[in-house]
Amino acid sequence: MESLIGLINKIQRACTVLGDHGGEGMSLWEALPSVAVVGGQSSGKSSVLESVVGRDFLPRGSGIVTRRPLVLQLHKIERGTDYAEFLHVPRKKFTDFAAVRKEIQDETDRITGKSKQISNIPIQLSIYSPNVVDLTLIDLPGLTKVAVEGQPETIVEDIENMVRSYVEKPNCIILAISPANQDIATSDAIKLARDVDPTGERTFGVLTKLDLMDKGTNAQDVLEGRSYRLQHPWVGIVNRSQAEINKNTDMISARRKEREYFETSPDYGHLASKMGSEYLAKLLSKHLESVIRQRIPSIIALINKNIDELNAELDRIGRPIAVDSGAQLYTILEMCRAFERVFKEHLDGGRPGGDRIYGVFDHQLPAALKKLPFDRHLSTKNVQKVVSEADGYQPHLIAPEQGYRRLIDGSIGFFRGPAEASVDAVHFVLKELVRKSIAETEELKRFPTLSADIAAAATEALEKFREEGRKTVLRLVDMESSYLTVEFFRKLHAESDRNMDRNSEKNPEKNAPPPGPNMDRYADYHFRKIGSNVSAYIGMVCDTLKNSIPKAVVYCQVLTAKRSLLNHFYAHVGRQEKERLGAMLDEDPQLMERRTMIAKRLELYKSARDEIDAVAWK
Ligand SMILES: Nc1nc2c(ncn2[C@@H]2O[C@H](COP(=O)(O)OP(=O)(O)OP(=O)(O)O)[C@@H](O)[C@H]2O)c(=O)[nH]1
Repeated sequence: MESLIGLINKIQRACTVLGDHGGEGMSLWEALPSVAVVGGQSSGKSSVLESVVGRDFLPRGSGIVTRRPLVLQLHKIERGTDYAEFLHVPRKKFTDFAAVRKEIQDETDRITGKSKQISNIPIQLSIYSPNVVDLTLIDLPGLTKVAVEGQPETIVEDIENMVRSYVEKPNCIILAISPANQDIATSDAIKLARDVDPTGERTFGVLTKLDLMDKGTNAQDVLEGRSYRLQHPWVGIVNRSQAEINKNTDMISARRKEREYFETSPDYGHLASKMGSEYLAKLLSKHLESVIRQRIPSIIALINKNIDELNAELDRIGRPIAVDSGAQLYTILEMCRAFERVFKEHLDGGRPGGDRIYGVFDHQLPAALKKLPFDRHLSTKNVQKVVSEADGYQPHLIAPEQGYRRLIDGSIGFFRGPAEASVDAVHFVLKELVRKSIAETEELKRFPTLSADIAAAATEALEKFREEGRKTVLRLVDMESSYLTVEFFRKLHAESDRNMDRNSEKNPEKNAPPPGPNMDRYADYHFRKIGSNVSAYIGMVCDTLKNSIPKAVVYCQVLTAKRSLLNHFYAHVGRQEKERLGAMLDEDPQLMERRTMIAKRLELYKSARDEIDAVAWK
């Protein structure tokens, strides 16, 4: 059966893989109980850790050697030789602990550079050995008072901040290391521990270098809790001296020597069973296990909360798409339909924009028609010119039939411009609505490629509809030229006769040809009359076109867009191979990364929950 500590170790490793080492709200990492080792420089921190492990494996040297947190997970194995594994070097077993030391150094430099800066990204090291207890310790940089050569001025403060960020978490057990040959009141570790844990309930005091105390003095006051009271008993330690390290005294004999020291010490003999690094390791392991047991309900609650939040986020950014082509096709068609729904809402008034089409018919088209240069075209002078040219060598006898036709044809030609302009204006409105609809289709947001494909297909379809619209409105204009409404002229003629009769009764002189004897005035009157007749006819044509152009445009462009904007695209998608469908569903890489991350986290949390369930209640 896995131990509780082993379980937490596992979750801790998974957190590191996911880049969760605290700092972003309530992370799982922060909820996991851990033991952080703090102490001033040269207080004996490394020695305690190595002694607990029973191996030399920590970098040594002058200055600040520990510059990144080292998460040290100890796993007890029943038999076999010791080995170590780094999380950042997967599947490599280190049996040579000198190589472990070198790897810690190299990995530290990899993040901090040779600049001797510090970093809060932890290095994760697991050691498997029959000589350890299950325990996780976090080695932190030693608290220092002065920056040494080559280190930034801020290093003193940076280290304190980093250490503080670990020990101030309520789930952190503080292993405060102080050397016995220094006044406990001035111990950096105790000062910091007092600050973040004033009641001393999560601080374990460790006193090193008992063997180095001045002759005639002892540390009973500290070890028996009189100098500085903590909730847990103090543990005294005797590590290897520098001379012993230099002589390569091995750890097992160092442990034995330490045991002998306490057993034979006149000062600490009565405390011997509760002193030494082996005892410390067991004490911590037991305590850590009990803390974990207490915390399990809150860890499970946090895991559940995280799972809920991640699921909600997954729903928001969209679940992963299935890989078979049927499902891909289905997804693409769903997206298209979602887009079409939004587009139709724009046209039908559920969303803004469709009204701009009516604006084209109600405002733009009439304004353009009004601006057409009929005054110039039907001026007396131009009428005379056109009519005379149409007559040729033989001037017309009664009415200039050819002249009329030419004048009417010429005038109707002017309608082509506004007719085409209406088609274009509506085309641009529709194109803009496509763009807007793409942007507003929530479901499409995650698929930039598909969005672009749909936009391109819709625009291509609109282009075809525009061509159809253009042909149709021009045809309407041409139809007006091809057959004139003869009735209009007959009526006009009859009316003019009636007017003449009425006038001659009232005023017989008016019955005569227009006043003045000369022919010029007669001709002027005659051409003006032709001009005004044509103008009246064109006015009628204009009214007709003002109504029929919008009908043609709506029929060819708007209704077709509403009904069959993506028809061609559907046919095209249906013929695509699986690879092409997959490519269409390409997502924003950032989003995909985020989803993968969420999926990984979800997996972590779910498996953590299952494992806790399996272990915790046994
Ligand atoms: N005699 C004796 N020497 C000790 C004891 N503990 C540590 N030392 C020596 O004190 C020196 C510093 O010990 P380290 O374990 O390197 O201390 P540290 O706190 O890790 O030091 P930094 O990593 O430099 O901050 C070494 O030379 C150790 O041999 C002890 O209990 N007795």
